Amino acid sequence: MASDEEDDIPELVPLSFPKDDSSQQEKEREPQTSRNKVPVTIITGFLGAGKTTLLNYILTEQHKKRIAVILNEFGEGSAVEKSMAVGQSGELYEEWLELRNGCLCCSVRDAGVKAIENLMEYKGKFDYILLETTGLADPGPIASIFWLDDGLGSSLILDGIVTVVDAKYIHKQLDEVKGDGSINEAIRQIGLADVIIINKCDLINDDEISTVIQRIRSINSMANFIQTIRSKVNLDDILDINCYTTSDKSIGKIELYSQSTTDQYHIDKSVNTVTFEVIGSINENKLEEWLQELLWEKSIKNKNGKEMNIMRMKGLLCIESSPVKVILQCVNELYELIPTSGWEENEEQLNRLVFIGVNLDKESLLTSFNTFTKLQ
Ligand SMILES: Nc1nc2c(ncn2[C@@H]2O[C@H](COP(=O)(O)OP(=O)(O)OP(=O)(O)O)[C@@H](O)[C@H]2O)c(=O)[nH]1
Repeated sequence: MASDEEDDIPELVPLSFPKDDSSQQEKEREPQTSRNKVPVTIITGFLGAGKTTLLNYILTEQHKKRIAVILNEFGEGSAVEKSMAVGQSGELYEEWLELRNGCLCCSVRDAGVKAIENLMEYKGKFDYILLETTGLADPGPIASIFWLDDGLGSSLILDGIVTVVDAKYIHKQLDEVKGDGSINEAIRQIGLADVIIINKCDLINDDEISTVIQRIRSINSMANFIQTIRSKVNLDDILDINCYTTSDKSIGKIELYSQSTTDQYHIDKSVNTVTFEVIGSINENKLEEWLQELLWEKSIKNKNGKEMNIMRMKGLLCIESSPVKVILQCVNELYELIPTSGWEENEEQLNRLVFIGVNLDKESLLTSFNTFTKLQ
């Protein structure tokens, strides 16, 4: 299906897996272009935030897409996934898929894959997938499905994670302390978001909205923020945003973020965003070693000697052996390096990275990265 138009699209390099998963490590994906894949948007957000309201809004809006939906709901007694595709003319094509093995949000990866595989039997009937998680889901393992599963990975592409936030109750949700000391779901959903919809803005005043945004930005300063009532968004802001490929556009938008303005919220919170920019080029092998130490071995500690746990990382990299810019995409322990467009003639060759995770400190990340940066 190659056409002249597609010739300049870069190929994906093989995906990297943690070392202890040798069977996965051996797998290599066929080089693919993103244009022939069906994009998937994950819609997440805490209980009652407005996910279904958003979904209904999207499905009834005018757009040129035939959208298939996977809803994950805990039914009474059995978990049921409902899939439907809505045509532009409004006709509803509905198919019920009942999963024997629970729902996607329980990290039951096979059940999730099965649901999507079932849906792919209707390939051709839709050109976009929306996947709504339950309010208690961690979107990380769901996002990984599209990277880890060879079959699905070749026909689907993760477009973005959209997190809907209940503006009125978000402080309470972020404050919830988990018994086992782990990061609560509301924080994880925000940490992994590419777009954050601050919904229910009718229920709080402007000052309160600013406080909500400031607090959420202190966790994730990489995402785009949208304020809504009843989840009414401009669809161009949440669909086809291309956050997991050569999204060199979105990398370019990463602002170097100053933690000091929002430090007040880190007294009891440990998830935050760190960004830095380093001029010069890097050695690819050293980069891989660094990524593996950081993501898999977790041997790069923060200044207090604590383990740094990356949830999401993106980067624009200048690799000495590559004539073009390389985009780094990472969710939890999985990462991908994707060659993209060349450097402009007068463009400064640099590395710009953004990290969202637990116990991150800029100094430790920057120091470890700088050990293999070469100034031009
Ligand atoms: N006042 C107000 N209510 C809203 C808004 N958006 C959604 N709601 C209401 O909030 C409730 C929860 O909305 P849903 O869309 O079902 O939320 P959800 O995230 O899908 O909920 P769960 O699936 O239970 O996690 C519903 O009663 C909605 O009508 C809003 O912007 N303002």
